Amino acid sequence: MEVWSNLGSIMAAVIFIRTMAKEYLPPEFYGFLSKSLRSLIGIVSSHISVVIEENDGMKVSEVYEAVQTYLSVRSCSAAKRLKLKKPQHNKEFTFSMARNEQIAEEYEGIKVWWVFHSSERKQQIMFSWNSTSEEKRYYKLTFHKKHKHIIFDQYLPHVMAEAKTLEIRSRYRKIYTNQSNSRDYEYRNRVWTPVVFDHPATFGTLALEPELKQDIMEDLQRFLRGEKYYRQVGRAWKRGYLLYGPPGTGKSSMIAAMANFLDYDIYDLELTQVKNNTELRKLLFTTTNKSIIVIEDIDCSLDLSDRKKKKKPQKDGEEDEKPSKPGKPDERESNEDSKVTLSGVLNFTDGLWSCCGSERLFVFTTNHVDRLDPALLRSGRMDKHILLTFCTFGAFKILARNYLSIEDHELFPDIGDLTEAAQMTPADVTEHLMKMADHPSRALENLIQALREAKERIATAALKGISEENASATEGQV
Ligand SMILES: Nc1ncnc2c1ncn2[C@@H]1O[C@H](COP(=O)(O)OP(=O)(O)OP(=O)(O)O)[C@@H](O)[C@H]1O
Ligand SMILES: [Mg+2]
Repeated sequence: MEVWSNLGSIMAAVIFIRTMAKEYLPPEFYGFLSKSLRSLIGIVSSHISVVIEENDGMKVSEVYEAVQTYLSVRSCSAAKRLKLKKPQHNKEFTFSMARNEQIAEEYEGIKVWWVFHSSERKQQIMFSWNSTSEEKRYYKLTFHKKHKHIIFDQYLPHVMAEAKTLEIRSRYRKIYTNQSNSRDYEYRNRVWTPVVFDHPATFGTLALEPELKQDIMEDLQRFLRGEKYYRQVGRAWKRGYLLYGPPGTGKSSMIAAMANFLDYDIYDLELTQVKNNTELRKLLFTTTNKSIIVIEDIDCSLDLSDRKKKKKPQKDGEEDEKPSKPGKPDERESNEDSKVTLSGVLNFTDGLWSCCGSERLFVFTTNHVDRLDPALLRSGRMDKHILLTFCTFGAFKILARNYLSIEDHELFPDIGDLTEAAQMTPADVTEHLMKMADHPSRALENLIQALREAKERIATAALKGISEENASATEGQV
């Protein structure tokens, strides 16, 4: 035991000398001293160190994040200097080690040391006098050489497993967006910015025909259990859903319900903010497993005809041609710099890169399914097409239970007679129910009135349509 504590003191002394030297010595002397100390430790020590860096190429290393979570609990009792944080996506305070802080712990009688390092690196911006600084952060794990196998085969998997348990216990689910230029250092270099996802929609609150709801839930459950099956049949473990239907029929609510049901994070991809197909691929690559990748209003954010266009020959590395912009006018403007093409999105959902993670759902929504390219709709990309439509009587009963806390009422049959012909969206129905939530009878009367008016409007429009048709037919004959 004494040997360990001596070694711990030596390491602490070395860290202290290095910190002081960095503060007070000129950089060239510090570099030399640091190198010498490192090789000296290497010679006398029978220990090895493993470095776990924060950045793993394009994304934050999963191991780094796991180590951070794992040590956050231990640092609370073992470290002398701590950083206290309450991240947005966590339910509780978290602790992390301050710079150069060390924690020792024993695993199966083996002693290991963790040290947290961080250093700032200046980066010159091309063609500018300015420079940006980037922080390089890493954990260093030190242990005796003879325990190498136990550390790699047992201890590190134990760290990963424990971190996962801790994370599930402490975190809120997250929704990521690719829209923000975050000022928070933690997210500055990341392509996705997370915020807490706390949407209350569940399959219980969704107003859908019970059979459709059951079918979707079973499909999701099959997907959850499907890891072995997907591997066996040679498919990436992912599934695509297309939710289509008029505005206000519950497409976005269904995505929230799916995330709550599966306990997945959501990546809300704003396609108009993506510069080109390369960036799209990068975004895909940096999503985590167990997530839903959402593109809402896909027909508005992308030119869906580019596959049919004759392509210009391209030079190596050149992006696809710029699409013309359909969709809503405001989106056209923001899409000005975007060179994402349909083929980019097709590859995103079912190309070779789409299998770089697993347990992912792709969910696209649209109000106009007829505008989508068949290639986007085929199985393997959008495996399940779900039409969300006007409020049926079955769906109404769910809304009445949720909004008015009633299972039945004498006015229900009247509503049942009107729902189909009135073609009212669940969003409109909920508006009527919410206004009079304390008086269910009045809420239902108001709803019946609104349903009658909607039915009449539809009937009048239909009559107008027929008479216009007849008029043009007569004009044709003349
Ligand atoms: N099927 C439904 N079940 C329960 N609530 C619903 C349903 N459809 C709509 N709503 C309610 O109406 C509102 C709008 O629904 P939502 O945003 O999910 O519609 P949407 O289909 O995504 O519309 P859009 O096409 O305009 O994006 C929500 O606040 C939700 O509470
Ligand atoms: Mg929506």
